[in-house]
Amino acid sequence: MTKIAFLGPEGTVSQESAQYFFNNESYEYIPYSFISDVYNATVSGHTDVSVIPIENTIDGSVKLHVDQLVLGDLQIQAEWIYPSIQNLIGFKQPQENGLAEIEKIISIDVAIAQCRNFLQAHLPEVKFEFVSSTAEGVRRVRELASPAVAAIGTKLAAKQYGLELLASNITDHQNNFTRFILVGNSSPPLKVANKYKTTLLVTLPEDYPGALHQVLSAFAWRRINLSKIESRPTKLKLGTYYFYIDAEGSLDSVLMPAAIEEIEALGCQVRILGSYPSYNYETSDTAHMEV
Ligand SMILES: O=C(O)C(=O)C[C@]1(C(=O)O)C=C[C@@H](O)C=C1
Repeated sequence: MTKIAFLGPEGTVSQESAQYFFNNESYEYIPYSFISDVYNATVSGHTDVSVIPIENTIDGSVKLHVDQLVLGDLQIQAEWIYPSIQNLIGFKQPQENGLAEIEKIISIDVAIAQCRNFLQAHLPEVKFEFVSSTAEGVRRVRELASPAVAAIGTKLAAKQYGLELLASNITDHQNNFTRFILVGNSSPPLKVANKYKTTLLVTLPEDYPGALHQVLSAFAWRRINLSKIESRPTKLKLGTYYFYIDAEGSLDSVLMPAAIEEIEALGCQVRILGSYPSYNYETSDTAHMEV
């Protein structure tokens, strides 16, 4: 049995997305309250792998989670892209008032940010309470047992906590996707993917004009596509950065190790954060989200 740590409680987008791709009796899902706990569950051996949301279409990279990956030792074992479809969830409202009774929304900051236009249009005066996940907001609303509070979360969570969907699919952008990664010391058995990626952390030598240009050339002339490049501070000295690079292709290919060797020969430090399958969501397939 493979134990998978995810941001809980039951019904988060993390869980919904992981179960969509890894729906198998041999996986046991274990909830944790914070992403740092999700990560550390695998570091300490309580779980085999952990699910980490790493990037969102609207907000970009989740910097804290990227840093967690860089500071720790766990390797990326897989990634997947999944739509974050948020809903307004709570107790049944009086028909005549619409949503006017709602005074407070409880959710994670990321989900509230994804529904800003809806909230401005329908609940301009509402107050916010921030919690550690969408499902935690839904759980809190259930606990408070008041029609004056509502949560933003998944249909899975509404079902889990026996609450009403007051408004469905309230996300501002229809192409609101989150990229998740599975991290661990080893890979559980995974499906074959259409695409493989390798994530590298490259630190340039100091005072080397054109170093980044040469790093990029090592990929370019081998026709290795880079799907992401981002600089993050090393946190060791002001003005020093490493580059977080997602390259398309596996470390098992001939070209990838050759590109890495070339980059190292330039005097760069290269750390491999993982070489893994990349799964994509079929956009037509939302049936599993219906309740
Ligand atoms: O709160 C959740 O449901 C999560 O799985 C976390 C998380 C995130 O932090 O990025 C994941 C995707 C959603 O878009 C919103 C929140």
